[in-house]
Amino acid sequence: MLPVVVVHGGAGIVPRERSEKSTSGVCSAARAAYAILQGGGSSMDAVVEAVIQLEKNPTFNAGCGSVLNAKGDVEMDALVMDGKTLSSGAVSAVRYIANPIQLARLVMEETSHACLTAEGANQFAQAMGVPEIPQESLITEYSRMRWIKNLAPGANPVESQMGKMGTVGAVAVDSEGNISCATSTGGMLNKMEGRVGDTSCIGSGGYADNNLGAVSTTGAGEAIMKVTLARLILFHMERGQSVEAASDLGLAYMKSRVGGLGGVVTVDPQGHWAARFSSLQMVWAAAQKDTLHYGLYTGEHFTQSIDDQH
Ligand SMILES: NC(=O)C[C@H](N)C(=O)O
Repeated sequence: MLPVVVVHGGAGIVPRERSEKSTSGVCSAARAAYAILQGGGSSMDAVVEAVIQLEKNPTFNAGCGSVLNAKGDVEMDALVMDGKTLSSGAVSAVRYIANPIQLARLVMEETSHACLTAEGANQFAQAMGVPEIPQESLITEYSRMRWIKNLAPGANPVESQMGKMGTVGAVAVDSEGNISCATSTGGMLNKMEGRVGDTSCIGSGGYADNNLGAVSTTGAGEAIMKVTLARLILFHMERGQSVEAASDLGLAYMKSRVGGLGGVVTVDPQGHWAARFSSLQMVWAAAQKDTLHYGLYTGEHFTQSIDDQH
């Protein structure tokens, strides 16, 4: 069953014209992460590699392609967690960098803190030699178009966001049984400047514990934070539920208790995995035993050999 990696590209509704690019994006991220695991690499290296690929891909709401805040700027959140030590690192409302997930990892490895925000996160990036890039290189025509659309009187950015989310994340178990998670996002469309979402909050945007498993989440951030979705799912697994049942229980509770929709990828220490969502769609891919699994709609589950690129 080991190693295994599961990747998501956000819960919501993927517009038809973007579904192919979204699916191929998560599939190639899962392949790249799986190659690391097969080469004996760590689950942390694998999840970070998967997320870097998706941050670079303008199809997703993370890194390049991030949604814009109310002022038309990009502010990004990211989180990593190491299930062996329970160490975590996060950044929130960070600007002008290509790969917030790498900075989150540096927070975990190079500081005694769990999260750095806004200017402080950017100062840390500079100190670590992470190149600063112009904001324009993170903004796509699509994200600017959606920002403008949601500035119009009567627009409902929260509703519109439920349409197209696109946060990215990954969970993995390596051959040594070490478990990690990583999640990265541009956040919610037209959010207030300085808004920090679930993605950078340990227990909400993700959680990893070698004893229990790992979860990376996507969806309505404020709802996810209310129920600490990632840790809630692991709590159900702690009580004996399967990865699938625990994920569904967590998502159903979030929907009934606070009216939030979302999606998750989940693994347990044995390598069982699940990709579950309460939104209409969530693009996901998993790699295990040389097989690539992927899907977009509820109940959809395609498989192919990991070496088959088509
Ligand atoms: N697209 C998402 O998943 C949004 C993210 N959870 C946030 O609220 O920032």
